[in-house]
This record gives sequence, C-alpha cells and structure tokens, in this order.
Amino acid sequence: MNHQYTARHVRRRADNEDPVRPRAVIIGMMGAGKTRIGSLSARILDLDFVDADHEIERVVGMNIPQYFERYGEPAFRDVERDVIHRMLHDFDGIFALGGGAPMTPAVQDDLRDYMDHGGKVIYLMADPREAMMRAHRGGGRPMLQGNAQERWMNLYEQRDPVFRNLANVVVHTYGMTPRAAAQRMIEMANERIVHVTGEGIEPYNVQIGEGALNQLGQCLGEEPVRVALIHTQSVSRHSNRARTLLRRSGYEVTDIMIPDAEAGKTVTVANGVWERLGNEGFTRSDAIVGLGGGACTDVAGFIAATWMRGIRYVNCPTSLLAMVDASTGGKTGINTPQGKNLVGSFYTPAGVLADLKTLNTLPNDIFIEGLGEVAKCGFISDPEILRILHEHAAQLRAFDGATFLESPLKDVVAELIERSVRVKAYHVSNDLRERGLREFLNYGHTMGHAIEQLEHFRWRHGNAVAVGMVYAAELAALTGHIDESLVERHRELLTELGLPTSWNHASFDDVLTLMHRDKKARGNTLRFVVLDKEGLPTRLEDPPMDAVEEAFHRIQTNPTK
Ligand SMILES: NC(=O)c1ccc[n+]([C@@H]2O[C@H](COP(=O)([O-])OP(=O)(O)OC[C@H]3O[C@@H](n4cnc5c(N)ncnc54)[C@H](O)[C@@H]3O)[C@@H](O)[C@H]2O)c1
Ligand SMILES: O=C(O)C(=O)C[C@@H](O)[C@H](O)[C@H](O)COP(=O)(O)O
Repeated sequence: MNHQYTARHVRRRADNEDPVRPRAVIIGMMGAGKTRIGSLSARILDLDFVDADHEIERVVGMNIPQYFERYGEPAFRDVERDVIHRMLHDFDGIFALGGGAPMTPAVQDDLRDYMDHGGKVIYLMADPREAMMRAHRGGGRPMLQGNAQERWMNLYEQRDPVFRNLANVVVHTYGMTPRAAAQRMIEMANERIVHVTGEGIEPYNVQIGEGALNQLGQCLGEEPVRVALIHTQSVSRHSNRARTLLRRSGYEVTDIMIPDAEAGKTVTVANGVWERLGNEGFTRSDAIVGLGGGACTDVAGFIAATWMRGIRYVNCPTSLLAMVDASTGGKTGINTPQGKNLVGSFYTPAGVLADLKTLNTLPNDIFIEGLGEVAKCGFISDPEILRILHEHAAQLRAFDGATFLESPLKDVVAELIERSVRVKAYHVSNDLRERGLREFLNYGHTMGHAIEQLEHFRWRHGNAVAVGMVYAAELAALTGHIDESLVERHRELLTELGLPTSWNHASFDDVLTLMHRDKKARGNTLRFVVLDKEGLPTRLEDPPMDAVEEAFHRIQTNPTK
C-alpha cells in the first residue's frame, strides 16, 4: 500500500534541522482514556494533540474497521508503524498511540530511541473494569470482535506486562476525574528522569519533579506485603503523605521514626529498626522506604542492605543534598565513634523519587548546605553547573521553601538536581564499588569528613565538604596541579552561595589522624582527589607532608574577609 504521510500536524523541517519530538507519548489499553486525557492535557499545556488512530484514518482515507476488513491486521500494523515513526520525529505535541501499537517490535524500538533522547512514554492505567466498559461503549473496535469482554481481558493480559516494561512513566487514573488525571499526567510528563545502570547494578530510575512521590507504589512493585517507612520527625508532613499513598496502594505500613540527622546514623538506631522488623515479621520480599535527608536515606539503605542480607528499598530524598547525592548510588552506612560512614555497604535502591514538593519545608541553611555537593559535581565533572550556580547565586542563597514551588528558581533547582544526579550516575554506573573512577565523587571529603567528626556533627556535611574542596584546591596548587586562580574560583563561588571556605577549630595532628581513616587511604598512605583543571579530577597519592600541612594552614584563615 502506498500512502501519503504529509500529516496536517507534522511540522516541515529543513534537512539539517534536528528532529522535533513529542512532549509525551501515551500508551495504554483500549478505553483507558488516552484520547480524552491526552487531549485535555494538551489543551492545558497549549500544545497540539494527535491520536495515532485518527492520523492513520486521515492518511488511508477510511476508518480503521473498514481498513481492517479490506486489508487485514498485518497491513494495518505496517501503516501504523510508519505513521508512528514519522510522528516521533516530526511532532512536538502530545501523541497517543492505539492500544495494540506498542506490541509491534519496530514501534518498541522507535519508542526506546525516543526515550533515549529524553522522551516520556506514559502508560495510562485505568481501572481494568472501567476501561473495558468504555472500550465497549466506543463500539466498532476490530480487536474486540466476538466476545468483547473476554477479548479485552486476553489483550490486557498480553499487553499490560509489555506496556509496564516499555513505559518510563506510569500514571494510574483509578477513581480520578479526567481533569485530575490530566494534571497528574502533566506533572509526570514534566518529570526529569536519570537512568542508573552498569555492572552489578539492577537498573533503576531517579525521578525528579513535583509529585514524584506519587510513583511510590509503582517503584516498590507488587511483591512486598509490608513496607517499613523510615523517616525523621522533621519531615512528618511528607511521611504522612507517603504513608497514605502506601496504604492506598495496599501495603501494610510499619512507621519507623528515627532520630534526626547524624544522631540517626548509629548502630543503636539500626539495631532498634532491626528489632522492629523482626517483631513485625518482615520477610525477604518486603521492603523499606527511606524518606528524609541524606542521613535518613543512608541508614534506611543500610537497614535494607542488612535485613535478611538484602531487601528492596526506595529512597525519597527531601533535602537538596539527599536529592543530588545521598539517595543515588547505593552507598549506605552508619558512623562509628572513630569516624564517618565507617560501616556500610554498596547496595542499590530500586528507585529514587526526588519530589520537589518536599522542598517546601526545607530550611534555608539546609538548602544552602546542599549546594556544596552541587558545586562538587561542577568542579569534578560538569562546569555548566558552576556557571548556573554563579548566574543564580543570589536567588539560590535567598531560597525560601514557602515560595519556592511558584518561583522561577524551581526550574533552576530542577536543572541543578538533574545535572548533579547525572554526574553521580555516570561515576556510579562505571564503578559501583569505588575501585577507581567513583573516588572522584569524594572530592573535598577527606577534609570534610574530618571536620564533621571534630565538630561532633554540629557542622553540616555540605558545609564541611565546601571547606574540604578549598583544602583540596590549596593542596592541588601546592603540588603543582592547578594555579592559584582556580583556588580563588573555589573561594569566590562557594562564598557567593553562602557556603563556608575556612575552618579553624582543631590542630593539624587531630585532622591528620582522621584523614588516615578516610576510605581512600591505603595502609599508611594518604590519597586525595584533586583537580588538574575544572571538570578534570585526578588522584594525588602520598603527597609531601609539608604540603598537606600548609594547605591546612591556608584554610584556617579566610583571605576573602
Ligand atoms: N550515601 C551517599 O552517597 C551520600 C552522599 C552525600 C551525603 N551523604 C550523607 O548525607 C548526610 C547529609 O545529608 P543532608 O544534608 O540531607 O543531612 P540530614 O539528613 O542531616 O538533613 C539535614 C536536616 O534537614 C532536615 N530535613 C531534610 N529534609 C527536610 C525537609 N524537606 N523539610 C524540613 N527539614 C528537612 C533533616 O531532618 C535534618 O534535620 C550525611 O550523613 C552524609 O554523610 C551520603
Ligand atoms: O557516592 C560517592 O561515592 C561519594 O563519595 C559521595 C559523597 O558525596 C558522599 O558524602 C559519600 O557518602 C561519602 O562516602 P565515603 O565513602 O567517603 O564515606
């Protein structure tokens, strides 16, 4: 069959122009509401909407039942494949596919390619009974000829696992009005997703966006019966929401509140949680959700890694620092009196849900602390982060959770989170167990962890890392890796963000003892991460002791004051 594919909606583009891509592609069963909800969301977003079946009818000049009858299903699938291919490369609105389209291997390949380019394939899931009834009401569907109910159920059983596997966003619309479902779909279409994969890693997504927490049930999957929700008092507004979502998804929820911040990262706290899990009958197929700052997600991951030698867990970070760093990558652990994170394991989460809505209760000083780890990602790998930080320093410094979600800062922060998570994912994906490349994520941490410990954790992690980066920069300058201008760039950027750059509360000997307990040290040899230039880290093995000490003296005073 030869058809003309000059679709009315298709934007003509020049040969040298990049393809334009749909803002979202909707898949789902017949009757799931793809056209209704898709067109409504397009209207809200002021975008075009195209339903693949309508486009096919326009192209072939007859309706689909007629086409099926005249040419049969294989010919229809060929036309469908071609129309979808074209639309995926030349349409920038919301595009809904016919129920059976994602079952065609060539369409699956096209959708994967679209997702690899940042596209969103949204599986719209309605209550099966409702969808079945709606599909029957529509009438004239060639795939439902005969016993329509039985046919629909058979198709559902075949298609549902394929759709779940294929889509990178799942939207449940059970019990929702079309408008509420459209709003939910928009929230999720706006989500930023970073995929983490690599040797020894069960692949997972970091989902960043307003409302990301709504995906909790989806992330946990159907296997767990019991879910332990581990959180701290300070985030109870968000843990209440998570508990409701979990119960609504049918899980038995054990609510476990742990002490705040580093006070929660102890073996005593871990032991208390193990006792609760034992008393509540947690099995290997049950799961943990860690919801809170980095300290909470570190300990929740550690519990998940150790309970019955490892159960499923999902992280829901609520601080900027936890969103950009702690929740991703699978470093779980607790502190001991001798040092930071000395006990722990590499144990990967099943998913990370960074819901921007949770930042609405985050205090300003804790937001700013998180910028320390964001800047670290810029210095070691993505200088564009440094540019964004510098350009928006004043607004970032004035962060106010109460107005954040309605402010232009929201998009800047979302961009910084996504970029930082991409830096983290790159290092983790290539070196989960920190045998080489991953060590670069530890930039600033040799001194940073020593400061935290010597300050008895009254200094926050991100602040300590900020000073630690200045220390590493001074050491790099003293050993000939960089010149003084890059050291100054560290001080200037960190200062304009409101982060500290100096520290003067202990002796060099105290610091040196703790630096020898750093996980990068080998035997009696100190090892540091330093820069050769912005975005280019390297390892510094066993540097001269006079340089190690002189760099320390240089962070004791703040030359910018
Ligand atoms: N595993 C990793 O890869 C990794 C990476 C970086 C940091 N970390 C660890 O993360 C911790 C630092 O994380 P952090 O800065 O989030 O500290 P944190 O967990 O101590 O949280 C900071 C404070 O903010 C509160 N808080 C968090 N979210 C809030 C919200 N939305 N509203 C109100 N209050 C909120 C917390 O309860 C706490 O009081 C350290 O223990 C550090 O070692 C781990
Ligand atoms: O993920 C990593 O690897 C990191 O080093 C990230 C650090 O920002 C983080 O603070 C981590 O917890 C430090 O790990 P540690 O092995 O030095 O305890």
